[in-house]
This record gives sequence, C-alpha cells and structure tokens, in this order.
Amino acid sequence: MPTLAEQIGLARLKAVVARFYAQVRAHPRLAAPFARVHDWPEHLDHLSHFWWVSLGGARYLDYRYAVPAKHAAAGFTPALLDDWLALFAHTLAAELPPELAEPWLARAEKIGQSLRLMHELGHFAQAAPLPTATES
Ligand code: HEM
Repeated sequence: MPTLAEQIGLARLKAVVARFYAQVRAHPRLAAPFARVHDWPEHLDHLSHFWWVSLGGARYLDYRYAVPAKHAAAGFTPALLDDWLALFAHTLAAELPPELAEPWLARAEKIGQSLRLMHELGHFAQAAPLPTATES
C-alpha cells in the first residue's frame, strides 16, 4: 500500500504547498505573521519536505525544524490557526481529488491540535516576557 505521500507524489505536493503559501501571503490576517519569512524559496522547500515526511515519505533534506520556537516568534494564536486550516482546506479541495485531500487535511488538523495545545500550555509564551504581578 503506497503512503499518502507517494500517492500524491512530490511534484504535486510541492505545487499544493506553493499555492497555499501564495494564498497565505494574500490573506487579510495570515499575511502579517508570514511577513517575517524573508527567503520564500527556502521556506517552501522546508514546508514541502515537512509535509512529505508527515504524510509518510522518506526524509530527503538535512534540516532541523524548530516548530514551537518559530510559531512562538510568529505570534501563533488559535484564531490564526482557524484561518490557516480553513485556507488549507480550500487549497487542498481545489488541487486534489477528495481521497487525497481529506486524509491530508486530517493530518493538518491533528498537527493544528498539537499547536493549539502547546499554545494553551504556554509553550509559545516563552519567547515573550511574562507579565508581572503588578500588571493587570
Ligand atoms: C496546522 C497548522 C500549521 C502547520 C502544520 C505549520 C507548520 C509549520 C512548519 C513545519 C514550519 C517550519 C518551521 C521551521 O522551519 O523550523 C512553519 C513555519 C512558520 N509558521 Fe506554521 N504551521 C501551522 C500554522 C501556523 C499558523 C496558524 C501561523 C500563524 C502565526 C503560522 C506561522 C508560521 C510562520 C510565520 C512560520 C515561519 C517562521 C520563520 O521561518 O521564522 N503557522 N509552520
């Protein structure tokens, strides 16, 4: 049974990732946090590899991801995650047949839940100074 990554194929996966981030950069709320990305070709390479491996493909890049630190720095919030997931669902439905789009979206939703939990547990607050007792 081929993995989901293999069923999609690397070229098609890369095209989905590129289209998604083009839409992110034009989105009224997601564009601002993503303005911190300066090397878009590199970001797209890293994200394509991230999804390839997340969907069962073999690693082909020697890159260490720093997902909590980067999302803390980017100002991740649950509301932005809702925007992100809605846009991702839209891109997947436009680019892929449902039997490939649906399991990919399910994987994204699971990762989104982990990010939401990290946010709730305060992992993303470490990059910012904690409020002091005198501030209310
Ligand atoms: C399920 C949803 C999401 C997934 C799977 C995801 C995944 C990732 C991954 C794998 C990276 C690369 C990290 C690295 O290079 O070490 C990344 C970077 C980034 N993500 Fe997300 N992300 C999600 C949601 C969001 C949301 C809601 C925001 C809004 C703030 C966001 C903002 C960013 C930014 C700005 C970067 C680039 C940071 C930098 O290079 O400095 N992400 N994301």
